[in-house]
Amino acid sequence: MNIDLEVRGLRKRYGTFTAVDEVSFDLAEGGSLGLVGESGSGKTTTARLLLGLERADAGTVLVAGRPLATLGRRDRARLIQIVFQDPLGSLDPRLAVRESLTEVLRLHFPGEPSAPRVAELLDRVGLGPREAAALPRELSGGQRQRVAIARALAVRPRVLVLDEAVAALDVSVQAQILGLLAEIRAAGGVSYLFITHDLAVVGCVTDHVAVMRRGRIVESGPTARVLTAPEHEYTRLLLDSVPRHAF
Ligand SMILES: Nc1ncnc2c1ncn2[C@@H]1O[C@H](COP(=O)(O)OP(=O)(O)OP(=O)(O)O)[C@@H](O)[C@H]1O
Repeated sequence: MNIDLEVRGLRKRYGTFTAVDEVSFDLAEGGSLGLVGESGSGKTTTARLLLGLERADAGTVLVAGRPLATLGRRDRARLIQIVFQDPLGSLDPRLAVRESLTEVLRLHFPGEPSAPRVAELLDRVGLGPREAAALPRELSGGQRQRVAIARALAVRPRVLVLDEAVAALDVSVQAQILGLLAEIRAAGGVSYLFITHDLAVVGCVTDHVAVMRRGRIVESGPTARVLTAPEHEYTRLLLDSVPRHAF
């Protein structure tokens, strides 16, 4: 089995506080791994370390076998991309959706015509010409998240990190976006690291899960096993805090 993302012994301290402590996990090629835990458990810090937005104090990260620490910004971006909870923060407010996608494609694939790929990307995330011409603020939250996903996929990354990517959406829109992400993964070529506090989301869209508490992974395994027969007390507590029917 090939590994898209291999994380070993990742550590990050802020002063004397250890936000991420000896975190290790594998994300299989084309797989979907959930990283769950309550607020403050270190999930976002882990994502920021993976994306190179923060510097780790220790540990290694390999994407498709390549050590991220040795790669420049552009090469890194070609391998791993992130979608945040609020896409308004990551989309240029002055650029219409079509321009926003064109900009990424020109940067990463300068010699290739961008128009056909923009059309293909919009189609892939279920958006049409009306949305293509719109500014981010003219779109709904779900539509904006579709744009953020299209933008991340534009570079054909191996790994897509979704940091609470559906948390701000209402439940029906959440289900649509999760369905879209499942379709995209089924089409092949990309794996997901799903960062969420929501175990129902994990149950829907991941095949493995790692549970974080106070910067450490306390339990990991196949999602079905962890959700139905948790071994760690903290996982049981997390499960007890959501309605059973949620997954
Ligand atoms: N730049 C920073 N300086 C100091 N402490 C930080 C910094 N960034 C994060 N922390 C601390 O690290 C811990 C982990 O934060 P992190 O954002 O990774 O948690 P999280 O699990 O993603 O929580 P949430 O779901 O609320 O975002 C928190 O206690 C936080 O206060």
